[in-house]
Amino acid sequence: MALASNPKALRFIAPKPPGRNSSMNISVSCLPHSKSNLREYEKREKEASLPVEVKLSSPRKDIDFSDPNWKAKFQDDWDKRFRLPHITDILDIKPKPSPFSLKKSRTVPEDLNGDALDTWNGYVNNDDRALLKVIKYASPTSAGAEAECFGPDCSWIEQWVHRAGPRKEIYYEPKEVKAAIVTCGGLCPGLNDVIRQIVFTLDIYGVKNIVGIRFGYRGFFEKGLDEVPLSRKVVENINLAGGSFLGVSRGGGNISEIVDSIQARRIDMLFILGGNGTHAGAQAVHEECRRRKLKVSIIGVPKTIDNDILLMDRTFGFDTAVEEALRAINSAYIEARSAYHGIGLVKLMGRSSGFIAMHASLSSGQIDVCLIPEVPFKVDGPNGLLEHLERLIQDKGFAMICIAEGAGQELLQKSNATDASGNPVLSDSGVFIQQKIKRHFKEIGVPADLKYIDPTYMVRACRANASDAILCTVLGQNAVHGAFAGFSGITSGVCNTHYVYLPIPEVISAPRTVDPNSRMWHRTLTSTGQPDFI
Ligand SMILES: Nc1ncnc2c1ncn2[C@@H]1O[C@H](COP(=O)(O)OP(=O)(O)OP(=O)(O)O)[C@@H](O)[C@H]1O
Ligand SMILES: O=P(O)(O)OC[C@H]1O[C@](O)(CO)[C@@H](O)[C@@H]1O
Ligand SMILES: [Mg+2]
Repeated sequence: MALASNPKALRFIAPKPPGRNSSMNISVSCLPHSKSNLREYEKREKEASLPVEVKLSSPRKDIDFSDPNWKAKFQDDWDKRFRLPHITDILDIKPKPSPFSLKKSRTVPEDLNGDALDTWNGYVNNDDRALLKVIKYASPTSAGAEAECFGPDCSWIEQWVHRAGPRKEIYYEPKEVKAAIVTCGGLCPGLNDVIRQIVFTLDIYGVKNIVGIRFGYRGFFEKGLDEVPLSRKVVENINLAGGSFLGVSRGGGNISEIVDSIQARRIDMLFILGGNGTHAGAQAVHEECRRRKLKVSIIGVPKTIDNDILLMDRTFGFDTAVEEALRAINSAYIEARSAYHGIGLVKLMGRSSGFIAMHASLSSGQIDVCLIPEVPFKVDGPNGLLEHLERLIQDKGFAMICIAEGAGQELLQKSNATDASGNPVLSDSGVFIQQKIKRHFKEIGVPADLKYIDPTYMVRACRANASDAILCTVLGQNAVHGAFAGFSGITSGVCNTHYVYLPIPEVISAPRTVDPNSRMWHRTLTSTGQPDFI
């Protein structure tokens, strides 16, 4: 059954972003641009701009804090949740020594064995862990504590996750392995860097049979999309360009068909690069492989320009996107600064997470107003955005706005349309704000020269910057180490600056969003100087 038509298929559903009042979700459908529609819009805006509820209670409602053993129980549960699925859970396979070594070119000294040999080769111990949370909040009222600490006393609990890297024992014979790579979802800077590093690392283990699956999951079932043979030589230069060497796609796919294809192609390791949707697919593929008792490792590499994957410091491509977005902001700034009553408006990607807009605003320092999906705002009336713009024009002669794609959706027309993957197709927040501003300044008789820049696809199509290229390198290498170590249904990420493996369900249980109570959002507000707009 095709995923798109299967209501029971594991569908990634975006929960409401934190900090948003439920009364914000208004489903009246109308265009805000005609006069009657404008009245309707104003009515909705009034309803939508109710004060945001501030909660200070601990979010851990599932824990019984009156139980004296609650901490031990939580940790036990945590260890089970974060245990990495392994092919030996379903198959009786004996490991063998890894051929991977840091000093491959040198002969191992005769007297080297045991721990000394592990050090020589550069292996990570299977019991190594990295700490996920490192702040001890003294009070639940402390900034950012709400989502982080436990119970009425705001306790800190150790939350360990598995360290990534090469293991001394492997579960596949490299010469017999067929490894495949697939890139799904939208583009993201760094896809080619990850593909390249996966190929390089497989090559170092001694894998010769490496293929690329073209155009996302589609490549598994669409006729005419043949596998692309990959080698060190083929991928040598692919990181010099943006995009995906293998092609990407959204939508389609049927888990059973994909696994049939994996079986038919005799794939032993599948590296799946993609975002939340892709990882939901990867988890379903992993589960189906288990059900069929296949010796296959399904390893994810989180790719999302929006940075919307849980638990990770950041995902690759995000840093590049922010850097690229700055070019648009700078241009808008120059336009706004040079015009009489200039207003620069830049729309950036972020369907449900405002990280790109927040970081670009913080980084540029030129933004007066940053609007993100997680923080509701009012456009008209007292304390509204337009009133603030009037003030900025009056006080400093120009204004700069950065808006995320998903911001203020509750004020816009809802289409209920979805893309091929089932993601909602949003109304254009940038055009909406652009028209509201133009109309307002015309109405009040104040000249305003608005310049609107939407650099969406320019930001996404470029090649990875230096820091993303390093992140891609590490994630790609670790993905291969994870597969040889026998794990499956895991993804490779960076938490607290350390590289780790995480079970897929833990990172896709919800999209990661900007916490309006976080210090980072507070810093953004400090930098822009914007009021609440409520
Ligand atoms: N719940 C799901 N179960 C199985 N497959 C899914 C699921 N959601 C999405 N997919 C598949 O994963 C692929 C990519 O999904 P999607 O277009 O949502 O991109 P994504 O991985 O979330 O990346 P991006 O960050 O670009 O949105 C598509 O081929 C889609 O059919
Ligand atoms: O035009 P496309 O390919 O659907 O991609 C746009 C989407 O990609 C994302 O950046 C990541 O999912 C979203 O924020 C955005 O809506
Ligand atoms: Mg997605």
